[in-house]
Amino acid sequence: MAKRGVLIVLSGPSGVGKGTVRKALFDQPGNDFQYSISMTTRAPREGEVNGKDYFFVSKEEFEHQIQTGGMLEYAKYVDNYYGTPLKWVNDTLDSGKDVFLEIEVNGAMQVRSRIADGVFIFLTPPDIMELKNRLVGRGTESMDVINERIKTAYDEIRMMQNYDYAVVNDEVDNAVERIKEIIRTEHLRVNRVMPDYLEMLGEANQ
Ligand SMILES: Nc1nc2c(ncn2[C@@H]2O[C@H](COP(=O)(O)OP(=O)(O)O)[C@@H](O)[C@H]2O)c(=O)[nH]1
Ligand SMILES: Nc1ncnc2c1ncn2[C@@H]1O[C@H](COP(=O)(O)OP(=O)(O)O)[C@@H](O)[C@H]1O
Repeated sequence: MAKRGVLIVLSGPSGVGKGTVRKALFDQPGNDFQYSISMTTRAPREGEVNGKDYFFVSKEEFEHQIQTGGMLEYAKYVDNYYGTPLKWVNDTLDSGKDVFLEIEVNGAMQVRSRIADGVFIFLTPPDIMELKNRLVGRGTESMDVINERIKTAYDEIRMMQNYDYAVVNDEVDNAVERIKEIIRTEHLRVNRVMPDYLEMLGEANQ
């Protein structure tokens, strides 16, 4: 049977640096992950492009997708819907490519119940003040929204124990290296490259 890709799920509180780390990871030479573009009812931020950063849709369209089974998972996060289109993820995994999801914790746990052999990684800040500084520094949300997101962050960090790995985002380069190492290890653990690995070790010649 053709080998199926590995699903990698990255979560963490808003402002911890998920997008920054993911972009740096994708910029690395030789990476072969496919990024799943989420659907959301949130308004685009300046510079965000429909179909690249998110599929920006109305609440009605999102609810239609939910009702017709179009979402792998979805969650309401601070007044907006966010979700992962199911078909693209399945097709891409079936084609043997690894899929990378960057989603909040409730959605990640829904994915876990449907795709148990995914790799679940939680990106966490060095401390809460630093998290707040990053959100303020990014300058894309009002102070009210930032405070809501910080409140949500405590609940999210409590969910960290349901993940396979926790990675502290102190420096972007460090976090990228840690995530790359996790993915390398997981590729071996889930057996998908075991025949290649054994061959590399010389088993074929025994
Ligand atoms: N469950 C779920 N969460 C998502 C999805 N896409 C994005 N999110 C999460 O929704 C939260 C808010 O995203 P966003 O408004 O873009 O803010 P940002 O992550 O702080 O830049 C973040 O925790 C995202 O990781 C998705 O498809 N499903
Ligand atoms: N390791 C880091 N050290 C300092 N600042 C960071 C780090 N990682 C991300 N940032 C900054 O923090 C802000 C939030 O990062 P972002 O990637 O948008 O977070 P998220 O996608 O988790 O909401 C951005 O301004 C980004 O440049």
